[in-house]
Order: sequence, then C-alpha cells, then structure tokens
Amino acid sequence: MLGRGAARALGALRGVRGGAPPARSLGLSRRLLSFEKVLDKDHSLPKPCWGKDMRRLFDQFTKKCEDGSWIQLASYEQISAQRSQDFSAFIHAYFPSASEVINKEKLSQAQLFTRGFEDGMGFEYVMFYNKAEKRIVCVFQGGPHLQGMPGFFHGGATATIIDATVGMNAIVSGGIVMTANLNINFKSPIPLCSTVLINSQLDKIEGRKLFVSCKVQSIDGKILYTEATSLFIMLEPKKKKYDLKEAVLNPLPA
Ligand SMILES: CCCCCCCCCCCCCCCC(=O)SCCNC(=O)CCNC(=O)[C@H](O)C(C)(C)COP(=O)(O)OP(=O)(O)OC[C@H]1O[C@@H](n2cnc3c(N)ncnc32)[C@H](O)[C@@H]1OP(=O)(O)O
Repeated sequence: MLGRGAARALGALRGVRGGAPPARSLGLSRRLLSFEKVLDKDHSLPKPCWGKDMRRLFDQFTKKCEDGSWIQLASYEQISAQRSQDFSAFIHAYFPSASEVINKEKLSQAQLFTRGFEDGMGFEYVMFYNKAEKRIVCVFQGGPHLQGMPGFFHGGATATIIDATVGMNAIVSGGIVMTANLNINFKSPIPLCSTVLINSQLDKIEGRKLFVSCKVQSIDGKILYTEATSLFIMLEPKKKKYDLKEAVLNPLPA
C-alpha cells in the first residue's frame, strides 16, 4: 500500500487537472495507478483501445488545459470508498423509502454504469470543463456493445452519455443533483464505434433548478447527431450536507 503522504500527492495529481496528464507525464501513472484495485483506475486517460480521433481530441483539449481555462475531469468507477459511503448515506437519507428496498448485499457490486464495460466495448470518454464558459465537452468513443440498429449506436446509449455529460455540468455547478427531465431530439444516427463530441452548456439556474443543454456532433462539426435539453434539481440536504461537487473535482480523499 501507498503511504498517506504519497496517496495525498497522488490524489492531488488525479483531481482537477490542468495541462498534460500529470501523473502520466511524471512517469508515475502505470505504477501508482495499479497500486490498488481497478476502482482506482482513471478511465479518462488514454488507453490502447482509443482510436486515433479520440486520442487526437484528447491531446487537443489537454493542450487547452495549459493556461488553466479548461480542466480535465478524472473519472473513476467510484469516487473513493470513504466518499462513496458518505454519498450513499446522504442519498439514502434523502430517499428513505427507496433505501428500504435496496438490496444491501448487491450494493458491494455497484459501479458507475458508464464505466462498467470492458475496455473499448462500451463507453470510452473523457470530459473537459470550462468554468468561465460553464461548458463541459465530452469526447466520446462508443464501442460495439452499444449497438442499436445494425451499425449505429442505440438511442439509449446516446441518452446515457448525454445524461452523464449534462449531469456532470449540473454537478460542478450545483452539487448533488438529479435529472428531472431530459428531452432528446435524434437528428441523425451515430455510426457505431465512431468518436463524437458532446458540447454541453449550463443555460441558467433558477433556485434549485439547473437547465443544461447539449449538442452531439461529428468531430468536424459538420453533422449534428443529437440535441438535448435537460433539467436538474439540486437536492435539499435534510440531514448531512455532502459536497459532491468537491468529490467529482477531487475524487481521491485529501
Ligand atoms: C457511488 C459513487 C459514484 C458517484 C459517481 C458520481 C459522479 C458521476 C456522475 C455522473 C453523472 C450522472 C448523471 C445521471 C443523473 C441521473 O441519471 S439521476 C437518475 C434519474 N433521475 C431520477 O431518478 C430522479 C427522480 N426524481 C426525483 O427524485 C425527484 O422528482 C427530484 C428530481 C429529486 C425532484 O424532487 P424534489 O426534490 O421533491 O423537488 P420538487 O419540489 O418536486 O421540484 C422542485 C422544482 O422543480 C420542478 N420540477 C421537478 N421535476 C420537474 C420536471 N420533471 N419537469 C419540470 N419541472 C420539474 C418543480 O415543479 C419545482 O418547481 P418550483 O415549484 O420550485 O418552481
């Protein structure tokens, strides 16, 4: 196991990241990222299964991070064991009746839906956040297990990655939120295994309501595949306040 100091330093490396992927550029990531189980694997760093478009866009956006205007969001299957517990406790306190029917034994197998696929088969994505512009751009390469109509993505898979992107935009602005409404217009089918860009924008906040819209486009911007608008509601903490925004921006414990 890694000592506390090293783990803290690694946490800083893996949290909000501007510039090139720091752990990787320091030559540390392979060794350090494998010190714990797969839960500590940052899925938003380049992998062999990424195609050249995904890799090129990752490099382009990473370059934009150098002046601090954009930051790359790390992505784990879970935030951290401790933070997951705190988060779960908060959510379960908010929805006590739902908590009663949750199978507690199965909870140990829980993982983030979009990160539950074998590398390259499902959702490969990395998100970049521009605070000043209230934007999150998601570079998404969908794998062959996301097929709907032959040769194209399933609409539910497209809806999922849209929800993840607009949801992350709402989280970094509002903390713990839930999707209340998601409207999607599918304009053109997305070819299976292609890489696309999802551009999301926080349009406004009214009290507990956050309105986020997005467009899914081809990487050259010529094809508009999908448009969506969404409404997220900030949960009102009834018991303990839990800072999900801080947790997604700094996924490992301090
Ligand atoms: C384990 C560790 C891993 C952690 C890793 C985390 C990081 C990785 C994150 C990735 C990002 C994923 C993002 C996915 C996010 C989901 O997919 S969430 C799952 C899908 N959503 C749900 O299940 C939500 C179900 N709905 C609900 O629980 C409740 O309806 C809500 C949304 C919490 C709202 O309930 P409420 O808090 O009681 O609020 P309520 O008083 O009803 O409404 C508040 C206001 O909103 C309005 N409103 C509510 N709903 C609507 C609606 N549908 N339409 C219009 N207006 C509405 C109300 O009219 C009201 O307006 P005002 O009267 O104030 O003007």
